[in-house]
Amino acid sequence: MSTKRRKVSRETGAIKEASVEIPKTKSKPRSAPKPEEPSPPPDSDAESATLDDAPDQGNGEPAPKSFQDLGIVDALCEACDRLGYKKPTPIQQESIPLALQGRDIIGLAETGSGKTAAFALPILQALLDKPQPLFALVLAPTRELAAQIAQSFEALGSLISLRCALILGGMDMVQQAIALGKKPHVVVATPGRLLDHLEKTKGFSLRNLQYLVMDEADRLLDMDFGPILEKILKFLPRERRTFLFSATMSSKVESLQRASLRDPLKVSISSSKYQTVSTLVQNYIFIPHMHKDTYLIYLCNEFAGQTIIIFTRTVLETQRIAILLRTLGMGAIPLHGGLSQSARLGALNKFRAGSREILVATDVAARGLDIPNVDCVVNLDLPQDSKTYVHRVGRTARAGKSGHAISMVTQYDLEIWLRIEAALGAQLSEYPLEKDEVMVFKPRVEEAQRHAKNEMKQLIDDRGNRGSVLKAGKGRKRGPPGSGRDHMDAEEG
Ligand SMILES: Nc1ncnc2c1ncn2[C@@H]1O[C@H](COP(=O)(O)OP(=O)(O)OP(=O)(O)O)[C@@H](O)[C@H]1O
Repeated sequence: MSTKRRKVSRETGAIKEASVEIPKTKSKPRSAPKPEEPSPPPDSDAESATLDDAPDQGNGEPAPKSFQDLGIVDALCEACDRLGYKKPTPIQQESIPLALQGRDIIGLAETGSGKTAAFALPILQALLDKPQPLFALVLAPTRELAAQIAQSFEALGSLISLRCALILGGMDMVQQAIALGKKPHVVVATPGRLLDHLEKTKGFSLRNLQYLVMDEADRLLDMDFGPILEKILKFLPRERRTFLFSATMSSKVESLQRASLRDPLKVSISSSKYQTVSTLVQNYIFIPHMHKDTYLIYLCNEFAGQTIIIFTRTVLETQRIAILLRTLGMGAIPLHGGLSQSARLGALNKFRAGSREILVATDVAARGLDIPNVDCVVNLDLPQDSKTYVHRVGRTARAGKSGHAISMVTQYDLEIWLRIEAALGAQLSEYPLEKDEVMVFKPRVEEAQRHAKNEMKQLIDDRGNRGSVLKAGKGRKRGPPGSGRDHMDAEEG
C-alpha cells in the first residue's frame, strides 16, 4: 500500500466518516508471513479531502503520536506505559481525540488492533474530570469477553482508583447485586444478565449513565441480542455518549445508530468490510469429510509445541475433539456454552497460562478474546458466515504478531467457502501437504475415535446427573430453569 496522508471523508447521512487508510503493520516481525490480502479498493468517496494537520516527517508519513499528544492525562499515560503501550495504535490515534471531544463514535478496526483501550481511555479520562458512580456501561456478547474487558479497565484505571463491576450470566445474582450496590464507576456486562438486574435488583439504576459502549457491536445488534438491547436502552438516559466498536459491522449498526447514537462519527481503520491483518497467513485444505479427524491430527502434529485454537460448530463436537486429542496425548481443553461458567473461565485460564496448548472451542471464543501468542487457528468446521470467519482467525496474529489460519473445506462446504473468499476479496492458497503423510495417522486416529465415542456416550448418558461436564439444557436458546436471560449470552454462533 502506498504512503497515505490522513483522509477525512464526510457522508451526507447521519454518520460522518473519518475513514483513515493507514499502512498495515509498520514494524512487521522479521518472520512476518507474506500478506495474502486483497489490495484495498480505491477510496471512492467523492467528498474526501486531504488534511495536512499531522506534521510530515519528510517521507510522507505523519509523525507517530504519543498518548500524551492525543490529550490523555499523565496517570492514564503511565498506566499505558506499564502495560507496554508505547504509542497509540491507529484506531486509538484516530478515535481517542474525537471521543475526548465528546463525540459518539462507531469504531471499525481489524481484530487485535487495540479497540478496547480506544474506548476505555477516553471514558476513564472523562470519569477523572467528573467522578460519578455508574458512569459507564460496557456491553459484550460473551462472558469471557466481558471478563477480559473488565480486566483491561482495571489495568488502565489502576492508578486512578477505578471501581469496576463485572455482571455475567451464569454467576450468582446476589453477589452481583451487592457489587452493584457498591456503586462502581464502570459496569461491564453481558446483556441478558444486565437486563435481569435492571428489572429486578432494587436500587440499581443507570439513569445517570454518561457512557454506553457496545463492543462487538454488530453481534450485539443481531437477531439474537437486538431485542434485549432495545429493552436495555429504555433503562438508559438518552443524554449520554455512545461508542460502538467491532472489527466487522453490519447494516444493523446503521439502524441502531438511529435509535441511540447522536451525530456519530465513523472511524474506520480498514480497507474493506471484512478485513484480516497482513501478518496472518490464511490457507485451506480441501478434504473428504470422512477424513477430517485424521487431517486435524496431522495438523496438530505439524504445529506441535505451538498454541492452537480449533473451532468447531457444536458443543458436542467440541467435547469430542478435545477427548480425541487427549486420547492421542495432546494437551487439549474444550470451551463451549455447555460448560458451567467456572469451567469456562478455568479452561480459558489454563490455555492462557500455557498449561494446555490446544483450545477446542465453539464460536463462544470467536470474538474479542485476546490470548497472547496463539500461533494457529484451525477451522475444523467452517463458520456459517464470513464475519465469524474474520473474528475466528483474528484470535491469532494480534497486535502486530504473525499467525496462521487453516480452514478445512469438505465436499459439503464449497459454497460457504467461496462466500468467505468472496467476502475477503481473495483466493486463498491450499495448505501444502502430502496425503500419504496424513494417512499414516489414520489407524491411531480410528482407535482414538472409538475411545472418544464411548466417552461421549457416557457424558451424554450422564447429562443432567451431577458430575457431568455437559450441562443439561445447553441449547443456545434454552437456559436451565430459573436462569433468567442467561441463555442470551451463554453461547455464540
Ligand atoms: N497502544 C498499544 N500498544 C501495544 N499494545 C496494545 C496497544 N493497545 C492495545 N494493545 C494490546 O493489543 C492487544 C489487542 O487489543 P484488543 O484486545 O483491544 O484488540 P481488539 O481490536 O479489541 O481485537 P478484537 O477485534 O479481536 O476484539 C491486547 O493485548 C492489548 O493489550
